[in-house]
Amino acid sequence: MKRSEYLSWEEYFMGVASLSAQRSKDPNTQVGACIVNDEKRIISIGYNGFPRGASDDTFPWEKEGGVVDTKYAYVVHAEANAILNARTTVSGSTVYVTLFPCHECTKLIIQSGIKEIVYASNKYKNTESHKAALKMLDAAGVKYRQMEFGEIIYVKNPK
Ligand SMILES: Nc1nc(=O)n([C@H]2C[C@H](O)[C@@H](COP(=O)(O)O)O2)cc1CO
Ligand SMILES: [Zn+2]
Repeated sequence: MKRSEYLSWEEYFMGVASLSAQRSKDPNTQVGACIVNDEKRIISIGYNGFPRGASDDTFPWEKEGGVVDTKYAYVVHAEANAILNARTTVSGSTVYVTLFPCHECTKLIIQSGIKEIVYASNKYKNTESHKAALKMLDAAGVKYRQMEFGEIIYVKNPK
């Protein structure tokens, strides 16, 4: 008889997003995204980080300060990285993301033809960015739904 504890497709895709998030060097918020096509194939993954050439050791991970002194000026969001990392069209696909997309990523999601967002956390749901994101998603007819997902913590070298 087959194993009964195997991961569902959804748990698997969000699990891949969650593991990718753990590559992030952001000390405060780690985000992962996994883009899946209608054949249930993973076509891209990404996490939040600085662009190529911007060293994680010299560029700032600060949240506060002048524009050029905070991470916000530099960081590429997980969803943007996943869209840019794709080597085939993401049109018609679903993005699994550990945190609801911000309004900037929402624009990229809509314009790249992604049709559905499945998210785990929505910790910024009371922000203006979130309101703007919802407004655009509803206007574009992009679906979104939350998925119950207990965080998977990958432990390196468990004792
Ligand atoms: N959906 C998202 N994808 C992301 O990749 N991010 C990134 C940008 C920053 O590196 C970090 C948010 O930092 P903080 O303001 O929570 O310290 O997460 C943020 C969001 C939020 O909407
Ligand atoms: Zn974003």
